[in-house]
Amino acid sequence: MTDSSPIPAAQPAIAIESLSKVYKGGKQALDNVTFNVPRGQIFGLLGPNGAGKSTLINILSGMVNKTSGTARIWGFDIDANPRNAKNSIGIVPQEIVFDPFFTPFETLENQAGFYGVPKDQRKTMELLRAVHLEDKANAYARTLSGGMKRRLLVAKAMVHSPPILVLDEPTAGVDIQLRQQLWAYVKHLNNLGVTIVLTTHYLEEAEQLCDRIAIINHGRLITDKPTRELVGMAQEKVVVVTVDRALAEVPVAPCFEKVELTTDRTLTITYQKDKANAGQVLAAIQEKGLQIVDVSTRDPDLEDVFLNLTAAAA
Ligand SMILES: Nc1ncnc2c1ncn2[C@@H]1O[C@H](COP(=O)(O)OP(=O)(O)OP(=O)(O)O)[C@@H](O)[C@H]1O
Repeated sequence: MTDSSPIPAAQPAIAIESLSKVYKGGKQALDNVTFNVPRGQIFGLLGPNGAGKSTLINILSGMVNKTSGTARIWGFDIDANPRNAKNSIGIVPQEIVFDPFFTPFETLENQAGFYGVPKDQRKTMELLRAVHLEDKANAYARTLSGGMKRRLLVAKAMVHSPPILVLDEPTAGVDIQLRQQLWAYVKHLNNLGVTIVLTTHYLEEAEQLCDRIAIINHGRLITDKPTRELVGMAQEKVVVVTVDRALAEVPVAPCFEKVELTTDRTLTITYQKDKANAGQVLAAIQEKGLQIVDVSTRDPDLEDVFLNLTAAAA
């Protein structure tokens, strides 16, 4: 699979340049978007509802025509070489669509036939085992649970052994245990060399899974960085302080960015980590004659960065 690569290892798995999409009726869903998905990574494509993520994925899968710009998948231009581009990518769509009268086994066999995978090279049972659906191989698709259907979609996207797997909101509505199973399989594929692109609303998941994250908002790319660097951009830290008496009013100090009275004795204080530290915040409270009885801090996470960046670009 990944060995049949037509491109040198240093080249990106997906290269998107100046990609724009204006739908009939005038809605601009993508506006001059440029980024690369490095080979071998787990890449997160994030953005609020309506940001343009599905539009981008649908352009890659050939379901939506772009208005302008270029996209190359595994080195193949989607206009000049659409067949090879399509064969290089497996897409797990957001919507669950199956013929309810086919069994999981038949669903995968049909898909393999669609991609022209010779019978002796098919790995239907191996894929069903990998997504924990071996015992459902001959059940009708309509009898599968939502989580099982999602896992079947992942297997279906892998029948032609593409070097790139794209998952569009794969865990929406899937319970936590199944989500973990799904991610374990995705990580396994990534360890085998498959490049993964995923969109998700679960920022915690993206933070844990992705090597790199791009955020789009209103059709524009607002950031594209290694996950660690992105999380490091968060400037705000939070200290939650419980004091010894009920507070009638919210105390203020120059080092507090924001203060909330969460209960009558608990303050949630936000400060900028480049301008103050937790010691200064606590000292400012004590200077007001308050005794501190409990303290906890929270490190900024991807959600803080995401909210800041998307709010700034709104
Ligand atoms: N076929 C279409 N015709 C017209 N407008 C569309 C069409 N499909 C999507 N849009 C609009 O384009 C914008 C981007 O939609 P898109 O589905 O790509 O966003 P998204 O980031 O995937 O959102 P979500 O997370 O809700 O799926 C939205 O404003 C949407 O209403």
